[in-house]
Amino acid sequence: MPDLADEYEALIQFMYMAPVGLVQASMDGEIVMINPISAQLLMPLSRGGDLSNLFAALEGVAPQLRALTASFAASHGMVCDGLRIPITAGARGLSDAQMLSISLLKLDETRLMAVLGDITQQVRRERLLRQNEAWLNAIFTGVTDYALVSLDARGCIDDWNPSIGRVTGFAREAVLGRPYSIFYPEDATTPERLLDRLREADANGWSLDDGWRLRADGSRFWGSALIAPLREREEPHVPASAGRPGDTDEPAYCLVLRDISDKREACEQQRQANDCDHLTGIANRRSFFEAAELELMRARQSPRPLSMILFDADHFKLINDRHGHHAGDAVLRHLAALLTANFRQVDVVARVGGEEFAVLLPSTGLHGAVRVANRLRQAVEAQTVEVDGVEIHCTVSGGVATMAAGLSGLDALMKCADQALYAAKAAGRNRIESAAPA
Ligand SMILES: Nc1nc2c(ncn2[C@@H]2O[C@H](COP(=O)(O)OP(=O)(O)OP(=O)(O)O)[C@@H](O)[C@H]2O)c(=O)[nH]1
Repeated sequence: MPDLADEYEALIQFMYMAPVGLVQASMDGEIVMINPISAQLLMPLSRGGDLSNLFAALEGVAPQLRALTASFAASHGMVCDGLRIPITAGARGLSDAQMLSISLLKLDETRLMAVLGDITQQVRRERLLRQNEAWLNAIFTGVTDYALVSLDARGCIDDWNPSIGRVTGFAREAVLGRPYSIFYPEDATTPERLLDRLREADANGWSLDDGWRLRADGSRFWGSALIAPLREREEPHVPASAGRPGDTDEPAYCLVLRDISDKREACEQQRQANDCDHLTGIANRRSFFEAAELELMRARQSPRPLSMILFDADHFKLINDRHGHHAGDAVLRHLAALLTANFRQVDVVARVGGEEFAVLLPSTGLHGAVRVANRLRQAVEAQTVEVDGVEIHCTVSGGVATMAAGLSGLDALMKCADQALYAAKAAGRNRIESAAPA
């Protein structure tokens, strides 16, 4: 067993080496033991370099310590814990003052232990953090046309701020925990599309889209939605269905929702000029293929069905011949309007040829696509178009194909849909045929 002298030596050694200031004193502050760090901290404070009494050394900066100790009635315990003492005035006041922390422990009726530390840097860091927080808070609550929302790894709303109420009219209880798609009209996004945007934000640093957004009262506004991953995450999240690695309730993304209704007209004009068919106003062949390539890439990255329907007006040459080209144009516009009304906003509807239309249906399998293709076919059949007082009746045929492992890409998918369309025409028109899955 080590004798008392050894233990005492070990204690002295510990005090000497400890990375904090340690002082042992009597109840009236007379210093019994002091380690080098304490001496370093206290020396500049004591008058004339006298380090015989702890309270006397700290008299100028913490005169309350003596009374605090004297009034501590318990036989032992913490007299003060982490008391912060500014020990220099600081050129700019407290913001750059040197700061000492002191804890006083009453060991028994006769002995005190003081733990001292220089916490100047820690205090500066804390102040900086608080400043940043205040600054972010000011942005968070001060901006008027932005709604800032933090999202978890699955795209569910993790935090609410009043700006959401201002821009969308939603209340806190209505948004917390809900996917951010609540700000989108029902058919303007899908659960897969919601995750696609998070994935794109992870890959590119941000993901931006403009389009119709939804207010709490059901009204729509034209908005932009920017999603950016939060930088402090240790690893990129793997936003996916529940249970995948990376899924946490921690904020993972920031969504900035903006009402840009006033800019819509200019944006729309540009978009129409670049991406839309001049006759019908729906997407043109080029923008269809662009959008389709993007959908195909998304479907490959996170496997999900992707279908295409090709529609072709039946005996359209006859309509032109009987009623004139301008009547044919009116029928094409009518078909485009029916297509837009019958498909979801996430579906890509385009005029890809003279009297040929294509629809790409993300997250939709063959059966679903055949069903909606028939719905459109029936809608066309049920209506007539009036041109110069003449009711023109028109029907369409459709070919449906679904992306499958055997298909190499978009061209192959389109070829399958085209073959099915040909079969529909051959089988008598005004019908939908589908290509057998590869
Ligand atoms: N009015 C109008 N007609 C167009 C336009 N583009 C193509 N067409 C016409 O669409 C007709 C297509 O004729 P066909 O390819 O023979 O096909 P169809 O008469 O519809 O017969 P099926 O497809 O076999 O049912 C042609 O007469 C084209 O001139 C357009 O922009 N406006």
